[in-house]
Amino acid sequence: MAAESGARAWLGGGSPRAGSPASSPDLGRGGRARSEPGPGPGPGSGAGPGSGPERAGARWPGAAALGHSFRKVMLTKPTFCHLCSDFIWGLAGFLCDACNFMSHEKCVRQVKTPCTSVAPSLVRVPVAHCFGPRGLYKRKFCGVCRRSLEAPALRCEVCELHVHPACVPFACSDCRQCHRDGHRDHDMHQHHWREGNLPSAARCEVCRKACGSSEVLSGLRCEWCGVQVHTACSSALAPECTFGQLRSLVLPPACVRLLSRSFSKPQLFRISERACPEPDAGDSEDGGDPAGPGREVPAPESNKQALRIFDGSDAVHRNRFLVVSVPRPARSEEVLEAALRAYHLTEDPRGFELQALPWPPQAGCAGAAGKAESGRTPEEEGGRGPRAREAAPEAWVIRALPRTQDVLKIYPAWLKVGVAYVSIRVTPESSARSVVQEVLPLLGRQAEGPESFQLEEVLMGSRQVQRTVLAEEEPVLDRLRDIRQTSLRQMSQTRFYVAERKAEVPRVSLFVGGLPPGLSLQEYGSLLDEAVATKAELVTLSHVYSSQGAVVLEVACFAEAERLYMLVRDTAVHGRLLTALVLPDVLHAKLPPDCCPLLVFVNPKSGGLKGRDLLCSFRKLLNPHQVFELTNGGPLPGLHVFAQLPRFRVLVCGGDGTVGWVLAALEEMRHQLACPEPAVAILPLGTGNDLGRVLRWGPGYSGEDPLAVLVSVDEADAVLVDRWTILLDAQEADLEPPKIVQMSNYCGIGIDAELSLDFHQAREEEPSKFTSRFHNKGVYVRVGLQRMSQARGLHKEIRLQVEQQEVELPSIEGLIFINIPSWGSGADLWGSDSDSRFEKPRMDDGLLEVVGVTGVMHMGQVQGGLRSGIRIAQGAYFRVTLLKATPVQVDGEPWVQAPGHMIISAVGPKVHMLRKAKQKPKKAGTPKDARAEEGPAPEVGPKERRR
Ligand SMILES: CCCCC/C=C\C/C=C\C/C=C\C/C=C\CCCC(=O)O[C@@H](CO)COC(=O)CCCCCCCCCCCCCCCCC
Ligand SMILES: Nc1ncnc2c1ncn2[C@@H]1O[C@H](COP(=O)(O)OP(=O)(O)OP(=O)(O)O)[C@@H](O)[C@H]1O
Repeated sequence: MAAESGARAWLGGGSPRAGSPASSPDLGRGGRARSEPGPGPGPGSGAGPGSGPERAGARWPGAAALGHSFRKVMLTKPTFCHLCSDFIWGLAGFLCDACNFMSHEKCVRQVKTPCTSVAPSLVRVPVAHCFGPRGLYKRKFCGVCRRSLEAPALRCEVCELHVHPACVPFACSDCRQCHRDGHRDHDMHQHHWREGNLPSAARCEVCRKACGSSEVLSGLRCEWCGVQVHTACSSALAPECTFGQLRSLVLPPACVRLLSRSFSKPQLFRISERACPEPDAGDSEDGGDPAGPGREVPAPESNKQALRIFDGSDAVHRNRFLVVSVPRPARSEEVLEAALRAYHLTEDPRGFELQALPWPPQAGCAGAAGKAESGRTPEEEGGRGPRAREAAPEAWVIRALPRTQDVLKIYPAWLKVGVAYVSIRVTPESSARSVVQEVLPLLGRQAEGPESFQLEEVLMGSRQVQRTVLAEEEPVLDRLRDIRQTSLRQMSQTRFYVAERKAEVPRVSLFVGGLPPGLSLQEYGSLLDEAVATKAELVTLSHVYSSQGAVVLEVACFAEAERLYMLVRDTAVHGRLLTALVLPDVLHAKLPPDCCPLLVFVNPKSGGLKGRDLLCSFRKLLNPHQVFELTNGGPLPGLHVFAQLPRFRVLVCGGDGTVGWVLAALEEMRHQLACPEPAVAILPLGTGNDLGRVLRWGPGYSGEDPLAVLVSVDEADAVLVDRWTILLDAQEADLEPPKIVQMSNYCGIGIDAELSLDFHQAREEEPSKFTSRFHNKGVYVRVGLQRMSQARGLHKEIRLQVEQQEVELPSIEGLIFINIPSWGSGADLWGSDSDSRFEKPRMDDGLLEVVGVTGVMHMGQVQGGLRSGIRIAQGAYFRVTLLKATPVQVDGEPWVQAPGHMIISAVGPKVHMLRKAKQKPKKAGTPKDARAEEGPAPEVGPKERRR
């Protein structure tokens, strides 16, 4: 028995350490012959990126410690080194047969990147990826086969892993760990390295020299802090990651707990199906193989033959194979080696064999598998090995030869730092219990007794990590044989943990939205019971948000949570489809003192439709658990998740309507928030973006670097903005309570609301046409021109009281109450002329300004800066009487208001907004100069700089 303490893993944390036990399994043997590369972009195709190497025969014996099997190749095309990213001058390079790592001779000794064949064994904490839809990623490279991504490829929505669809099954489950899940929870946070695809201008943090490349997959970048280094330099950095520039904004993974079983990653991160579709047949979901039926087998060159290679029974059953091209004739060993390499298996080929499969399969794949599993060798099957076959492409299945004993690595699940394991020999007598008994003394835990521990099998698939507890009597050798029989790749992605046998109490928080508002806890309980048959003994209604028509269910059983989640999303109540979201718990007590995390809301429907890309960028830059899509349940799920945090900030990505939506939700939730007044920043995605403009966030987002946006949010200053309450009391609706809406920008009655209404109706009818801010403004102009000659005489249809005093209205078509100096996308309705009748307007003075417009022509003039509105009044309390049904808009959201009263007053508290700090002046100015430039709103206090 050999007990080896393992090393820190490279993938998923820590620095690469060649030669350590964890990174030096018995792989990457030398002395093998090489077959020609197979076709297609799959990892089995063998050739290095852009190299087109010819066989040179010589083999480099080093770097086997990292699983590579390097050999010297002749270069026929310009080729770059994957270690130093420089051009390889001369005719020879060193290429790893399994992962396509290409290197200079001088660099090959310094290679620290492990081969994909051993990468799964180096993952610190297995975390599945979350692949989005196929997309074109120009000048990016596959993280598995290292080749360029010319055709549509996949990218993880949470980390920067890019892969060919065919390479997905070979990707490690080494995504960012964004929450605690009760399995391997760490408090110390380490860098999470991702290799390659760095911008070409990237500079190494250690040596300050260029470390990015657009030619090859090289260099490393930490997925959390963004630090970029040469692979060779990475060991000079401390393993601990402090989240870099965004450290005060990131919600630390140690503060988030989410127990999940088979919820998928997109479900856990609330990524819509459209953004993260189910893998299609060609995407080779886990357990499948990268090629499959329907894939053309290219005609081999005359001196080569193409073979279909299946990895175990599962591949045969699913009829999924890889095509490998070998010389004609080829020796059996040559074919076997090429087949193993195609599946990234660099173990000793003597432990494997190829079994012939009848091709094409006659009676279904399962039948074909049954035949192949007869245990006979290809020679016995047809009397001839691969060498002799010459007809149509042949099919072979790779099998592991039976083993009478095996060496098994057992990882202690409780270790918080690094990947460490002990290796033990398992024989036909070994059971899960005997393995636990054997490893405990090696790990110093024998005193606790084997009954406190269990053996867990973890399948580290790239899309899902599956955990299974082995039964105590389970014969371990049989289990290993079964896994290999199913798939050899699956075996290389399977890890065994000895774990404390703690009764994990399942607890899943399920948010259910879209329910009728205004019900009691009991009423929501009965309604859900009726709609989805909730099991009372497993489900508790932990929170009721009656006014929003939403509840949070606490479910004490994973299967029940999964059932409810699926069912709720398929259920309509009162004709409205319900929303279901899995929500994490935020462990507020673990929030570091210098951290004030950002809660991000994105409205993908706003103005220029830039929200989808931003969602993706923010999920990568921050913790995806802090990013919420507003079309998926509104602001409430995010506010519920952050409710216990003692401090946080909010970023609203959307237009004025969206900002108002979030501010209203914040106001409603205020008493349930541990941080009742979080400051709110704006990323202006809308059409008008008036509040965003006055708070210096700009007229509209047009693709600026999302990292720079977040840095600006972190550096912004808090200011106060008045918040107005509008009570709408319709005369006809005597029995209904008055409606209340909140306002921070403006409230328009008459013509501007009418244009707004026309615009929104047009957008509802054909949302696909409203794809740019410019187009949207064009629609305002079109609807404006259509109403150019409209003259209903609004002043005759309404009455206005300011502070209880009747005010006579001039002849107008629109009456507008303004709180900020921007309306209709940046127009200044009040104007800058001083006026002895009124105070100078401010957005925090508790006063609103009232102006009139005479029609569309007048509004156009205001837009053109040629005129301002007709100044009518300034005050803090207004009463408007509508004699007829009239269009009304609040912060750009319009409706037709029935005749009755509108009371506008500042009953609520002011809101804390974040105003973008002014760009630092080019020339050094004095602090006094800088203060003189400040706008009208007072700062709440200089925001503490956290960095
Ligand atoms: C002189 C003829 C001018 C014809 C112009 C026709 C129509 C548009 C005129 C004015 C539109 C003004 C206001 C918008 C209306 C309602 C919105 C009110 C609520 C609100 O502000 O909502 C915002 C929330 O974010 C969203 O609103 C917008 O984004 C509005 C965008 C409006 C863009 C209109 C651009 C029009 C440019 C016209 C410039 C004409 C200048 C020349 C004038 C010469 C006159 C002789
Ligand atoms: N309070 C709200 N409640 C529900 N949905 C809203 C609310 N406000 C906005 N929306 C939705 O978001 C969409 C986009 O609104 P938003 O105001 O963000 O963008 P916009 O109208 O393009 O920009 P702007 O308001 O700056 O002109 C609206 O069409 C609406 O579907």
